Amino acid sequence: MIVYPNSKINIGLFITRKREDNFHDIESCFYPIEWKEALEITLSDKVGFSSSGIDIPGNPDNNLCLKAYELLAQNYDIPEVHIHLEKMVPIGAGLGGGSADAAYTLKALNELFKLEIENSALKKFASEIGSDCPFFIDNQPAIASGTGTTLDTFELSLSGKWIMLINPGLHIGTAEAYSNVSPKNIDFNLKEILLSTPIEQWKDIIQNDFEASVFPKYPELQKLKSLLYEKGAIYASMTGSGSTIYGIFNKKPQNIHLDKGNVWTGMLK
Ligand SMILES: C[C@@](CO)(OP(=O)(O)O)[C@H](O)COP(=O)(O)OP(=O)(O)OC[C@H]1O[C@@H](n2ccc(N)nc2=O)[C@H](O)[C@@H]1O
Ligand SMILES: Nc1ncnc2c1ncn2[C@@H]1O[C@H](COP(=O)(O)OP(=O)(O)O)[C@@H](O)[C@H]1O
Repeated sequence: MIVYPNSKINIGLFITRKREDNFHDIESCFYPIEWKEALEITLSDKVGFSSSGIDIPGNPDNNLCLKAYELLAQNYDIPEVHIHLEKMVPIGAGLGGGSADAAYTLKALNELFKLEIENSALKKFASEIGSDCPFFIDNQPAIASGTGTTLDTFELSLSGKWIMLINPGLHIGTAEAYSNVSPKNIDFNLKEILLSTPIEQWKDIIQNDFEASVFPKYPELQKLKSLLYEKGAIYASMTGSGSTIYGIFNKKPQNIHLDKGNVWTGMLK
């Protein structure tokens, strides 16, 4: 079976509290995008993982796809498989690529072995793998709260708008990024603002709290955000803990050439 894990952007990311367990409470809109990779699961005589495309740092035995397999194997009697990932989405980029791989592994195994696990239970398994992971089970625009695993799916349609993502090739670790922010409570409702405010006004209201600590350390990221506005973006932001910067456009933006890194342009659905 072949599946195509996509990625996400965060539209607004407010870090509201440091918790006793050292994680942080957030309020953010997760929106799926079509920057995808390919994941193949085949029956095998032993459990294994391989990958091609972008190099994944660390030991392949610790890949999130295997973590997802092992979690299901502890709870269901499933055969052994080999998982091959063609890695296309940048890593440590704020796009949730690894989380999507794990969530799609759970969904594919559920389908392949007719386990009939409901999405609510799949999301519980996913939350044991990572905070971004449950979102990719339903893969619908949602307001994420708590540590990012409480999801309120809602009808935000940016369909027909264009998006350009610039990944400058910097790997920003999520844990380190969280350790550099000062949490601040918010006194507004992100969902209401997104639904009631024209997107052209979002830039004055909707921010990503990681930018305040990440931009001073990597000034080139602030420059990329300004560049997207110069090219006609109606809203631009860093996604997640970085380092990818995106712009949303009313029409197809002109391509940007970078000496280093990746640019991806597509339509929002
Ligand atoms: C920042 C966000 C925003 O969507 O995404 P990315 O930038 O990674 O894509 C997420 O909160 C990242 O989720 P994810 O990448 O799954 O993180 P996890 O593996 O669960 O956690 C990695 C580490 O980040 C910190 N962490 C994560 C989530 C959270 N709500 N509070 C935290 O403090 C913890 O130190 C944790 O050990
Ligand atoms: N399938 C995978 N794809 C990407 N990264 C993975 C995968 N499995 C494990 N990892 C590890 O997860 C880390 C990337 O996680 P993170 O910084 O949260 O990235 P992202 O911004 O894509 O969510 C890397 O250190 C990488 O070694």
